[in-house]
Amino acid sequence: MSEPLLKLDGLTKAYPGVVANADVSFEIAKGEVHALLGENGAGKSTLVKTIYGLVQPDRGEMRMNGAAFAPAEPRAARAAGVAMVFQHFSLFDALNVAENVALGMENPPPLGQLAQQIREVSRSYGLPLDPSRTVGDLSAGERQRVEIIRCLLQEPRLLIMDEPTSVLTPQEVEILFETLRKLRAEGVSILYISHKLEEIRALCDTATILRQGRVVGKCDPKTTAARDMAEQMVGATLSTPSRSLGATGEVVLELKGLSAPAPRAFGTALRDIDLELRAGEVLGIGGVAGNGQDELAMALSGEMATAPGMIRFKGREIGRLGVTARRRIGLLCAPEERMGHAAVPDMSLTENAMLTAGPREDLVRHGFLRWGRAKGYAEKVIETFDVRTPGAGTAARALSGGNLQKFVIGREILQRPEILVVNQPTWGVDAMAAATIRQALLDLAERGAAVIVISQDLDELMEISDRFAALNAGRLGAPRPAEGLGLHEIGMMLGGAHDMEPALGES
Ligand SMILES: Nc1ncnc2c1ncn2[C@@H]1O[C@H](COP(=O)(O)OP(=O)(O)OP(=O)(O)O)[C@@H](O)[C@H]1O
Repeated sequence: MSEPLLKLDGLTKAYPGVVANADVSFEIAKGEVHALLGENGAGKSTLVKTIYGLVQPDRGEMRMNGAAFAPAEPRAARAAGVAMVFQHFSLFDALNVAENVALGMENPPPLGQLAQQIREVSRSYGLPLDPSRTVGDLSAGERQRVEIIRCLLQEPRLLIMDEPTSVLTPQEVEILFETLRKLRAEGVSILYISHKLEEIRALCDTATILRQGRVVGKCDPKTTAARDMAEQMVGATLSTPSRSLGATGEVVLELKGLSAPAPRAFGTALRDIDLELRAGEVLGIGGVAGNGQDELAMALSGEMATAPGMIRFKGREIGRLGVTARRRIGLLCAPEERMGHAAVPDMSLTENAMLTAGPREDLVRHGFLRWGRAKGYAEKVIETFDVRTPGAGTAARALSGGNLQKFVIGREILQRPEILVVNQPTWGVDAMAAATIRQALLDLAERGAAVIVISQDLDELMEISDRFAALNAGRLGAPRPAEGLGLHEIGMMLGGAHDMEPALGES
């Protein structure tokens, strides 16, 4: 066997109250796509940050091509041939593609020359991208290509990708996979983190499974069933969400001609949205990212005011009602971006509980904050949603992505909303926790709440929605019953073929 590209030996990293990586050892061969699997908080991000020089291990060592490798910072990791595409892109909207790529390079060539190099890489790796386009106008998939091309210009030997497909359409996933296969054929190794096990099976050559910071298994994803992998990750058996279809009740939310200009540069305007939502129903809203999902959520949450007559809650006009007032009457929202929008990173979970649960959980009385109650509420969310953290006093930023997501969604669900709007509710959440969140949303609807689930994940939407509608360029198509909806029809709806809906037949 040839020498591995990267050998990890006994890597250990502890944070206060938790050992994120415990004696992790495995090898990444040259030219292989190696999956790193594990439930939320298993230690995947900590491990790849160690390889990329962002985290220093307490113990253990790494060898790259046989030589000692201990990057003290990302620059050193990059110099050794490691590149990383993060889950959250760090791009400037107002600059063009070439300018953004230049900003991330140690020694960028003149812009004209760089644009030419971008065109070449873009062509040879099948990643369509025009270097002169403004980044703010790009789709999430195109933004990711900017990051990937920036990495490829470094000619990496190891490319690390952290959940790269969560923002991509199925077509974009295919394009990305073709590129990754081409890189593999050229001998580049890829370390790939994802919770989407079917994608891992389609792409990866081998997988290392982490549980509570330790390596608990290895497998060949091509010959291992997704369910088996998921069960190895959690060390338990999984259940699929179930629901009894209840009759839906009165109309609780009515949107009439809801229109609003884009709230920010490069945002999407909402255009003439009509909708009736009934108590007890789950409405799934799909669409390619950037088609008005955030704006619709903001119009509903009250972060964006709308003209009179466009939004009614149980018959009452609420277009000008602010966030807190809407929360008080039972209209709750959990936005997509957990760090910074749904939760304040430097605040503890107790403080974060105070931020949104104040009005409904009686956490503020006569102007005084009731910290004991807030802590109790945060602990209830932690326990009910199995949020892995040392305690409610922990800062939000110290939680793994998936665990913070469980906290953010749980915090809203336990407030017994009348209407709950969630945007990407299981983003970055492992299979077991995703099933728990979906089940909790279904239970909420069964108890009579109306739930709007905005998501990029069509499987998720089909699994839990009563009706499905698509957002396209700020317009919402007419909702259709989710049951029996075929992929072709969904594709048409996502593409904005609104006037074709009658032709597809109403059921
Ligand atoms: N900066 C930090 N301070 C304190 N604890 C941390 C820090 N970073 C990570 N942790 C803890 O280390 C553990 C491993 O987290 P890590 O982010 O590596 O998990 P993960 O497998 O990437 O999870 P996810 O799939 O949810 O992103 C978690 O318990 C997390 O709370």
